[in-house]
Amino acid sequence: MAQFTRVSRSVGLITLQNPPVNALSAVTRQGIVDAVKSALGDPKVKSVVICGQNGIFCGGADIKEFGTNITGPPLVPMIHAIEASNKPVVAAIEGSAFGGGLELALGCHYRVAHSKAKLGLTEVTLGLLPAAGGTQRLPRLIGVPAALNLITTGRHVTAAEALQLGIVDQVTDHNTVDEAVKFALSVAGKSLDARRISTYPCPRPSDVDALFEEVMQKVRQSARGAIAPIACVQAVRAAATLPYSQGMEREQELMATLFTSGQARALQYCFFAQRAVGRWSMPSGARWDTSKPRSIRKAAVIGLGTMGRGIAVALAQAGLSVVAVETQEKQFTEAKKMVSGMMERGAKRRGTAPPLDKITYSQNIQAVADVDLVIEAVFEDMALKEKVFQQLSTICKQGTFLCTNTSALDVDHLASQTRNPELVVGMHFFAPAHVMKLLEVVYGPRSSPQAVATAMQLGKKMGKVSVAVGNCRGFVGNRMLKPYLEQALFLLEEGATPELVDGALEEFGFALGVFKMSDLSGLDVGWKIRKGDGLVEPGLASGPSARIRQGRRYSPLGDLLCEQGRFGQKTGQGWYRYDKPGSRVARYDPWLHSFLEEYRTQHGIVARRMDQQEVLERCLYALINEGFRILEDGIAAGPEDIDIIYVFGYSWPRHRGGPMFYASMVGLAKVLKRLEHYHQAHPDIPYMQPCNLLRRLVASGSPPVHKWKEAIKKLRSQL
Ligand SMILES: CC/C=C/CC(=O)SCCNC(=O)CCNC(=O)[C@H](O)C(C)(C)COP(=O)(O)OP(=O)(O)OC[C@H]1O[C@@H](n2cnc3c(N)ncnc32)[C@H](O)[C@@H]1OP(=O)(O)O
Repeated sequence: MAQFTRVSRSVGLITLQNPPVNALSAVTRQGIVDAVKSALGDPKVKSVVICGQNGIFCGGADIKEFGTNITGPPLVPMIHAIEASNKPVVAAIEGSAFGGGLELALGCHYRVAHSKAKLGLTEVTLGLLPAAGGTQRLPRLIGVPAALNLITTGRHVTAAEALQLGIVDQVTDHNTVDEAVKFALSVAGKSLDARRISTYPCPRPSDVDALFEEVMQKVRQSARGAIAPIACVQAVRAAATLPYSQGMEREQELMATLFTSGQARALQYCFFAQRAVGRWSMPSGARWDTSKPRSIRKAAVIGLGTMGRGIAVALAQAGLSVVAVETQEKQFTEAKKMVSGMMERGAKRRGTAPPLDKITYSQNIQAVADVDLVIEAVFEDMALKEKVFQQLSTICKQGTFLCTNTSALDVDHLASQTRNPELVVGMHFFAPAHVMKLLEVVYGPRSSPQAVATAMQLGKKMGKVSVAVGNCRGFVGNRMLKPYLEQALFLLEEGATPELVDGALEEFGFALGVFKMSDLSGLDVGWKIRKGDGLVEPGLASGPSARIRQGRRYSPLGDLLCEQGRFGQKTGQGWYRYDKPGSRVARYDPWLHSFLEEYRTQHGIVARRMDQQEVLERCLYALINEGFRILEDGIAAGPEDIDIIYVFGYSWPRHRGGPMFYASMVGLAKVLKRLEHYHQAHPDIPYMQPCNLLRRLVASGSPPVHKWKEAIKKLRSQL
């Protein structure tokens, strides 16, 4: 709702009251319409201020209303009525003005913002465009190039940038509503002719066609198949080329297509899923709202390789005191230099001072004696990690949480090396750890709810999206990646090329296809793990057993490349050729293609033609099938956890909502049918055997994704 009061005798104050973010729900919109009517009808009111309660102006349209039968007054006429008012209306922007919230402010005649406020037309991130006049007013106010940048990215701007761009008229460090009221008093009675943005001519760039062609090309490239950014460009083009009323018609037309699209549903699902993962639970019944985290002031990082360096930077940037330990002299010296450089570059980007004094370095593990929490990031070797955990257990003060950054190893086994296994959890960061937003917090059967709550809270403090998951080989992300990588290799054996497989995945929306991604990460990483698992047999053996390991189909293709020293980008050769070691542009490699042909001949495989659909179905459905197993095993509490891990950690295209959401969009019955088909064709690939949970969900009528948690609970209780 919205409340109307009169302040300073002649200022009508309209306060949006819809906690927590004053979203423009039907009731709130009706409240605004009524309050505006009261303000304009009150002869004592000479000017008006619109603000939001609880320090936030407005979080935009109520996203929960999308996909329902929307009632109440629409936004566009409501904003037009405000703009058409003959009394000046001032928006008092505190906290956030996003989406429809900023559009509402753009309908006001003046905007006063608090210096800490953030503003943005964020609709594109929800698969929409600013359809309450935002695409038509913003370019008229700040020019086409700046508006295009804001609208196509949905980025948040600070109050200072908003002032510089001309979006707001005044920025204050004081009470925003008081300042806005003063402002409103000062403009009462003044002409509003030059204050109605919809009446401004849109500044026309000198060569409109060339500008929009260039922007469209860039946007298409970065959109990875998302349709909303393209529609945003089209809407802004309408502002630059058509009169306002026609531009508005175009804006509505484009919005109508987006509003009901699967992509908008996927992006809005991601919005809520990102928040839902914070409300974690464990199979023991422990939950986010009943587990109290401990506050962490001082943390340590053990091992300053690539991961350890990133983690140390992320901790320091979050304001913690950090003890960074590296016992190897060469790595120690190099790491100190690199960590400082990373902090300096980060600080320069943010325009702040680098928190260099937050980190102390040591070559002695005893230096961690007084920290509250340790993150171990030594080489991925169980024997080495065991030793570190045994040492930490004796060195650290009572109650110190011991965390491991392992990406796959058994967290419970590491806990068993310590005196207090309840203090041990996994904190699985993704490289580069100071940049990537995802953190898997891994609990073992003995991890205490407080340890999980503390790691989750620390993740949040570090700006991460943290997801609590159970302990198993590879946890959620890497466990699901295994069948995906395996399918890609099998496809190569059967006749595909890296270009075909990567092309299909990139068209689907991944930033990089599986082979380009492997070249970037380094092929030797997986090779070492496979060696450790006893899967690697040197040489190009022939005969049927050459492609079987531990009783199941195995492709040695990756091992054979590594034997040739082809480790990917770092050696200049992998699944592709690079101009020199370290180069990033993947080029077609004739050697690789002859190698694949030779391999197929040696193993008596007749290459067959395959299409993009088979590539996608085999890679993605194998991964999704493992996701269902993870849900069945209770390793992830719900589909949202898996989807957020894939969107934030594995570049799954957000506009497809994550693998489990995607499966629900494709239709569970179809996914099951295709898995059955591929399992019949390849009975030696266990990952293709449809998981029981998937079968049971289909048998129970394929409930929508938001009902899976409930359905899984019910299915479990029937066992
Ligand atoms: C004609 C149709 C036109 C549509 C145009 C639009 O306006 S689309 C909506 C555009 N708005 C946004 O993109 C803003 C989305 N919200 C945020 O970015 C953030 O929530 C915030 C406003 C910056 C506040 O962040 P904070 O970290 O303080 O809180 P949370 O993100 O945790 O949010 C608190 C709860 O509020 C729910 N929520 C937030 N925004 C909306 C919204 N616009 N509609 C409905 N609900 C919203 C959010 O989901 C949280 O609730 P949970 O129960 O925890 O999920």
